[in-house]
Amino acid sequence: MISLRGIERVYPLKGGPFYALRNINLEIEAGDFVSIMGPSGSGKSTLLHVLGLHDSAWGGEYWFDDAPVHKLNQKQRFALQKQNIGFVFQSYHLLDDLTVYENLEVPLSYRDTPRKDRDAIVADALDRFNMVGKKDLYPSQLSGGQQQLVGIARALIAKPRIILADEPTGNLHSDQGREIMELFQKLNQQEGVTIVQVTHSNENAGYGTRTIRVADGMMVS
Ligand SMILES: Nc1ncnc2c1ncn2[C@@H]1O[C@H](COP(=O)(O)OP(=O)(O)OP(=O)(O)O)[C@@H](O)[C@H]1O
Repeated sequence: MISLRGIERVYPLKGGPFYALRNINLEIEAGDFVSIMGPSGSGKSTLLHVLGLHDSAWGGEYWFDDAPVHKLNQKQRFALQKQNIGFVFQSYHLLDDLTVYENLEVPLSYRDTPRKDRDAIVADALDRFNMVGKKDLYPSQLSGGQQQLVGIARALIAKPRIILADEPTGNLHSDQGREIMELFQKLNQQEGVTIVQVTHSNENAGYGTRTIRVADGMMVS
């Protein structure tokens, strides 16, 4: 599904270039559940942002299916991202002045889903995540765990083929964290969604099928 070849991410700093990533070679197959682990500052989030096409200032080759992302312009990359990739962040990234319902609608509007279909899709997601009673509340009126569930529901609503998650349980209590990990595992095993998560937790990595380790911007295993 994804193939990275010789990916580099360099920040030009005063003291000279700083390599946040160097010579990353990585294959992600459809149906993988990959955990990225490594010390703080080793390049995990940087790698996730490259994978998610949030960052475009990298060098090397990035293939998504058969598309050479390294040769695509910003507009084409954005289209690829919108069609395929869902994101879950540690700090939720919900839009504070939108209700739960409206937050869930956002990715559908990006995809030009007709208004009449949106209502049914959002209603399904609210039902699935046991959030029907919360649909008119704003994020600040939800617990951290509930906000994360909305974040995940929002990531899933447009049916991405791959979910990229940056420490998705970082701000949660351990039982809420386990719930999220069990949900990821179910999505992966039953619905074939490919998942790549950054985590510091061996327990969370245990839900995945494969762990890669980075240190000083390099993949060490
Ligand atoms: N805009 C930037 N300018 C310069 N250096 C940067 C910039 N963004 C990130 N870096 C550096 O790149 C390195 C990798 O950062 P990254 O956020 O990917 O680490 P991480 O492994 O995700 O860390 P953590 O586990 O603490 O979140 C760090 O040394 C960081 O200082």
